[in-house]
Amino acid sequence: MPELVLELNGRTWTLDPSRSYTLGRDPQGDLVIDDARVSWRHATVSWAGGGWVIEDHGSTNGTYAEGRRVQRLEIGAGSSIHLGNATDGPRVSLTGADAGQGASGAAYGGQAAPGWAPQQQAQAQAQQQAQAQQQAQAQAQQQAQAQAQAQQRAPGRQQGWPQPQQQAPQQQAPGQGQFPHQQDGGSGGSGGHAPRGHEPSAAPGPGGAAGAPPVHGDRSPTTFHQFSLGRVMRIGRALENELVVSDLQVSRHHAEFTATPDGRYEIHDLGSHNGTYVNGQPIAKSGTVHLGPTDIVGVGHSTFRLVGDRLEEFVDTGEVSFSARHLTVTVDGGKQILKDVSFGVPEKSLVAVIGPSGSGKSTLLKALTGYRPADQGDVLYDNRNLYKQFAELRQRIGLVPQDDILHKELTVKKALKYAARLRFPGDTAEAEREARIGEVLGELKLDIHKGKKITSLSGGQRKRVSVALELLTKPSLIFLDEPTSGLDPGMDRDVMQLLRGLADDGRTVLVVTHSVAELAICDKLLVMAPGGSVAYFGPPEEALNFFGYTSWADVFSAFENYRDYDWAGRWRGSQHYQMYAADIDAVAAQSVHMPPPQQMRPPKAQSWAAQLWTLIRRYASVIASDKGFMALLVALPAVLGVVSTVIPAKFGLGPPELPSRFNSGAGTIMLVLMVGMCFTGAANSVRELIKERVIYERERATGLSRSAYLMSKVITLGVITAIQGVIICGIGFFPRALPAEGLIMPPAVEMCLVVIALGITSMMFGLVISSLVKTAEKTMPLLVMFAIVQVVFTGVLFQLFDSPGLEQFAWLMPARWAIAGAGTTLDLAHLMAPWDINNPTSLDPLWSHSVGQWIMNISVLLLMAAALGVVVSRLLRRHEPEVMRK
Ligand SMILES: Nc1ncnc2c1ncn2[C@@H]1O[C@H](COP(=O)(O)OP(=O)(O)OP(=O)(O)O)[C@@H](O)[C@H]1O
Repeated sequence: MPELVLELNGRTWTLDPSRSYTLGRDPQGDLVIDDARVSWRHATVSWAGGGWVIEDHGSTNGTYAEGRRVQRLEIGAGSSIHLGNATDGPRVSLTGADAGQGASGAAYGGQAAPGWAPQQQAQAQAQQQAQAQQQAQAQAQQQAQAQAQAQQRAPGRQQGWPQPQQQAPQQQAPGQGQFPHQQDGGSGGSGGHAPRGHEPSAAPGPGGAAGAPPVHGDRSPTTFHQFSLGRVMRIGRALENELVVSDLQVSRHHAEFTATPDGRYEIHDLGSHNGTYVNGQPIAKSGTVHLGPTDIVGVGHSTFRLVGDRLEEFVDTGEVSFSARHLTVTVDGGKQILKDVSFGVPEKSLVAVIGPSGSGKSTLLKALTGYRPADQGDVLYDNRNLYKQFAELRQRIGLVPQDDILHKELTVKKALKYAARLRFPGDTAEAEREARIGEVLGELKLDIHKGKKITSLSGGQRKRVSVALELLTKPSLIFLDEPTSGLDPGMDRDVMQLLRGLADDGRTVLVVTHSVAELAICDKLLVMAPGGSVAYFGPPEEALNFFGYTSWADVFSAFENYRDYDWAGRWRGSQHYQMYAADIDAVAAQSVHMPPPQQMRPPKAQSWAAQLWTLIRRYASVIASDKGFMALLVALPAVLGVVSTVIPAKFGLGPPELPSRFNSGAGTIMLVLMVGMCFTGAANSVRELIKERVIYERERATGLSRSAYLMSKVITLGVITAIQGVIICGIGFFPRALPAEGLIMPPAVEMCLVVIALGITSMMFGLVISSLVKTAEKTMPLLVMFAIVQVVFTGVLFQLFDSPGLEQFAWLMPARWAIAGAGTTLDLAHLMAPWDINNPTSLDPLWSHSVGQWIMNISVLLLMAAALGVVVSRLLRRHEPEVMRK
């Protein structure tokens, strides 16, 4: 067997073909590389039967051979690999007399076939594009210069720079309207000031004027795979596949490419968890689609394209450009809350979005992430239309909402563990998920905190954990909504530096923020004006000068004081616009035609049952981690049970003994127990949905099933409520005499079942409240109202039957049916004195001592619970991203 000698940092290893070697920062790995650019488990070197192969494990910063990023590459004596950076990343050199035959040449597809036409074409195209881009930039500069000259010639131009407190912003372009503060006339006052001392940088930043991204198809493929007729090539995560994709988003056996004997190609999905996509559209689970020469197949982070009889693989390593064109959002009533927003950034960019309250920052974020797609315009992800290819591309987007998306009661590690379970395909092994969690914890420097409860972390660290969660699935685009709100300046800087690092590591990061202290760390700044339009887009260091103020407070005051001013017009007439946005704006606005909803939804990475099981376990962990809350869950029914025992009732719940003819105390005891159960059941659930609304919204967007989520609540809370029912009944019934016999079962069991059914119905009502309210504070008054209303309509305090209107209204009250359920067992109609002493046979029909009535009473309770479940499910829709609402 051939051996390979590997050299790294002056040390050598003789590799044994019978095993594989892991390279990375993980101290448990075989070759430990202590360099921050190297991922935890970066790559593996192994003998693949015909030669040695290095395989990248989806590392953040990549594995490079001869300056190119590679995913999987045959290596041999003389090969040299860089990790983490193409030029100065740690270098792995290989030597060895018997090294694999397939070394060097063939490995670098394009180089092995230098005359290969498609790649030449691609390169030529890329060159043409670059030339076109240069021309566009030159034009923009000429325009800018012409404009500056025009401004200098403009009449009434003053040299003086206005005092920020007194002046409204300068008009930069001639021919634009008057300044907002000039309504009283005097055009010679201050109109038409040319900006001073803030000439935009002559050349736009990387990526061109509008951050024009390279066309996805012009990237060099990561690998090539040769096809022969009649061959089937299986793609998947498992090593036995012909085409191994080391990506946890990919199933072990994901899909198959087939070259049919008649020369056609097709892709067949193998029931993958995260789906197989052709041109961004999901193909049916286990479905087959014929492939044309222009079709692009998406599997996890990889895309494949057929060129002749070769299959080119492109791995999305995160370095993607991103742009928005003419985004416009119109709400009911025709009002535009986002107006024609265009901007673009190249790969590895950090973009900040600021603006006064109500300027549409959140609306923009929703439009960019597809949570609430714009009504007009495009969002381009590496030149692919996000809205059209949403189902596939949404998996590459990470969103960190303002509120934490983790259960704070859990430890960092546990919270990430459950998140990974929900987000990764059902066939990922625990060890694979653990490895990815370890990688992310290491990257965000959270290793030392992994055993701590999230509640015990500082605000900045908590935000890191939320970011870590989103990084699990390796998104290329990360959006953050006010990540530094509520943080002190030091933490603000920490978080912004973290985002800078994420962008530098090869992601595009867009952050909406209220904090202006750390804007300089960003590559680009987007300033939104009141009304939802762009007031500025460009380098942050030029922004204040652009507005003509010395502080952001002044700029925001100007926004406030001159709300009706044409900020968008001012921006469009500026040199900065020409430099940084005109190119993107030049393309006409498009109406958004979203694919049908079923093609937009993310696939469920896990089966419904697996999601349900994970959610139940997570919920149980959250409850178990709060000992005080658990004690309260037991104490509440116990106290209510004990309270019921102090009610004086000579005959308990049993029949009276002569000379007494009635036992009215039984009704009072049942009233207290039932209302206690109502309160307990509803209290269990009333905060449950509101407190994790943000988590739900985010998880739903990543494929969580609404019914699995709701069922996890119903089952967990249902079990808790049932136990509480047993406690309340056990304590309440213990000291009381009971009837000798029940209708079907022992009377205590019969009544306890009714109490539990009432508890579950009340719990469902609590969930309705929880899904209805906007803030957790509103739940308490509604809970109290619910319990008091139940007291009134039990039928124990006054006569409800034969009272038209009142009787029917009481049918809606769970406590009415619950008292009736226990009443049938106790024969409460005869136990309590008749309401009308002159008409003693007029008894409550729901209390009639019969098996049929007992079954009906408990059935109505359970039907009510089911109906409330449907209501909760409908209400939950309101808190979901628009595309998820069925
Ligand atoms: N569905 C809607 N229907 C009508 N108006 C809406 C809707 N959603 C948002 N708006 C309005 O659009 C404007 C922009 O809202 P948005 O939440 O995007 O602003 P923002 O800049 O994020 O504000 P803040 O900084 O306060 O979060 C606001 O005036 C808001 O009232």
